[in-house]
Amino acid sequence: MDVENAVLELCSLPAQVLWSFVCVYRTTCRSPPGGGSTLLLDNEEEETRKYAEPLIGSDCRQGSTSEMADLWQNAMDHAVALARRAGEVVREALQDDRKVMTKSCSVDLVTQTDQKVEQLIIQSVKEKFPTHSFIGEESVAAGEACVLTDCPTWIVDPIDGTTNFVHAFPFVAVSIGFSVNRQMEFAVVYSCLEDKMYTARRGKGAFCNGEPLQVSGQEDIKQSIISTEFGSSRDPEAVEKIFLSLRSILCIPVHGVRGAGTAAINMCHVASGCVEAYYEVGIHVWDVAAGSLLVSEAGGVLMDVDGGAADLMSRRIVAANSRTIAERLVSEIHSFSPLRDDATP
Ligand SMILES: O=P([O-])([O-])O[C@@H]1[C@H](O)[C@H](O)[C@@H](O)[C@H](O)[C@H]1O
Ligand SMILES: [Mg+2]
Repeated sequence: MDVENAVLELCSLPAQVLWSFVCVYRTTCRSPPGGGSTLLLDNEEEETRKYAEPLIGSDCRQGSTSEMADLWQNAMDHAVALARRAGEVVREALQDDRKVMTKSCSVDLVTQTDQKVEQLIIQSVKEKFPTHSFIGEESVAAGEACVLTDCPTWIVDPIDGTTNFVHAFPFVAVSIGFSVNRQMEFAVVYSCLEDKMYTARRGKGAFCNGEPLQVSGQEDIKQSIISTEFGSSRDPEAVEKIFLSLRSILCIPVHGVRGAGTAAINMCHVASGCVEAYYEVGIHVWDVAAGSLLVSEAGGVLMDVDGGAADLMSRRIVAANSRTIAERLVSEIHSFSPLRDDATP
């Protein structure tokens, strides 16, 4: 049994026993075999220092059960390095012609770069964390199951904002969420063209390029900016609901409605405080997994578009600075229910 799965099963042991385990884990897993760097990407050590330091609290050497959570720091450091490498691939690809293919419909786009970046991420994670599971946008498009279990799971959108990427519209993100026991543990969203690295760790806050993020304190929706997207469904009933919602929200009236063309960056905007809330029906788990942790760690709330608990597999999300704004928004949304991501085929 690998060490991380063992840890999950050892949760009931006393803290001192766990602490000994953590020490063994750190010695065996932080250094690649032979002290070499084959499992590290270029600059990974540097990335580790830059982004991990603000995220590791001063209590991380207490040997308590909270120490367990730091076992995932190694995975998070790798995610940051991978996202940066993926961003380079995206930027290079923007210099060339991009061959565009379609998936579920003529406006659901994919390119070879989406596929290449997803492979790069998944292969590297498999090499370093062979027991971990994956949900990747392009792997699911190729027929893999989209099931979230209790296992440590990497939820990857290699290019969030593929339509933007195709048109060189300058908001494109690599989104990596990591969940354990179906709870988001860390999040990395790299806005490649802005060179902004958004990171969050459960219980340790959200950051952009190492600077702490905080949602907006605005509680009056009439003084707010709301972001949303039209998505890629052109089903007449869905389009009708999308426009009814937009009309109601615009006429509250709000200060403005925006949309970056990527769910992940829209959620980073909520976490950063420049947008009060984002909502969408039709997104997928890989679009919002990482963003959801960034929003909650920046002090925001997540909700279903009908006001219930957020469910990352439901393809519906409200991410807001506060419960007040989220509930006000919910009262204006004309909801509908696309087929869930984890629906059995
Ligand atoms: O296809 P993709 O570019 O990864 O992701 C899409 C983007 O996040 C878009 O903003 C949102 O409206 C869609 O619902 C997503 O599917
Ligand atoms: Mg996406």
